[in-house]
Amino acid sequence: MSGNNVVLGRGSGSRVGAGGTPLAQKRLNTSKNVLLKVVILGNGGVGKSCLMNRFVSNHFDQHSFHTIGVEFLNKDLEINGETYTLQIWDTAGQERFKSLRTPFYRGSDVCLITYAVNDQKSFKDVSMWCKEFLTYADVKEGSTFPFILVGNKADVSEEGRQVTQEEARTWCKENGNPPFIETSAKDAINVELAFQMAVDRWIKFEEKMDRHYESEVVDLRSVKPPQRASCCMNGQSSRTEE
Ligand SMILES: Nc1nc2c(ncn2[C@@H]2O[C@H](COP(=O)(O)OP(=O)(O)OP(=O)(O)O)[C@@H](O)[C@H]2O)c(=O)[nH]1
Repeated sequence: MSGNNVVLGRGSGSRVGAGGTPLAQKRLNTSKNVLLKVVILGNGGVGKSCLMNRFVSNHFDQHSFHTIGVEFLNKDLEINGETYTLQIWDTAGQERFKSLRTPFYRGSDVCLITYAVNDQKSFKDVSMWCKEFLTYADVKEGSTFPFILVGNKADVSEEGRQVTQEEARTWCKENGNPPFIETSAKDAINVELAFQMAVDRWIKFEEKMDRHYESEVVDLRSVKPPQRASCCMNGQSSRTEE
């Protein structure tokens, strides 16, 4: 698309929260909002820019241009009384723009991997996108990172469809069970729901991480201090008592 938020080479990807950042640290200073960096990946032409624009401004562009580098837009989403500010990063899917998009993966909180249901190749490349993301995003918990699988262009006729829901679900089962949803940016089907699922996935991921960290916390009060070591000075043994 020809958006107005083209960001190239400013390195802003690392300014916003890192994946797995504790919830308290994710809150914006001025409000109670939680800021989440959401990245949309997938082959060129699957409809990433259209998904972002449908979600942010409820607009669909039939003649959307290829994205160059990355673009981002913000949108607030309220879930269970909590407001989340989604900073949505739309990346260029075409191979020739790879070096322009990968620097922006760092600090992502959630990743939407997209394909078009009428484009078998875009579905085949889904695993490649996950791999590329994990390589460049430098996330700590790669195997549990919150991905969502999105099959866009669900409005196409049955004859035009090249990827079944069954195939997509099988892929999910074999790849860490990310949530899966089919959308249509064109007909405004399930677009908001896809972003809600992304936030929900992030919340569950955070809770899991918090439990993990809590179980690793050592109660220092219950640990007996070690005996101080003896040392030998000038040939005399000197021991400091506790
Ligand atoms: N039928 C249908 N067409 C769509 C849908 N979403 C996007 N398109 C069309 O698909 C084409 C590509 O859409 P984009 O949003 O530019 O695709 P992209 O994934 O951002 O492409 P890159 O920027 O090259 O990575 C455009 O002609 C859109 O009008 C959809 O839900 N249904």
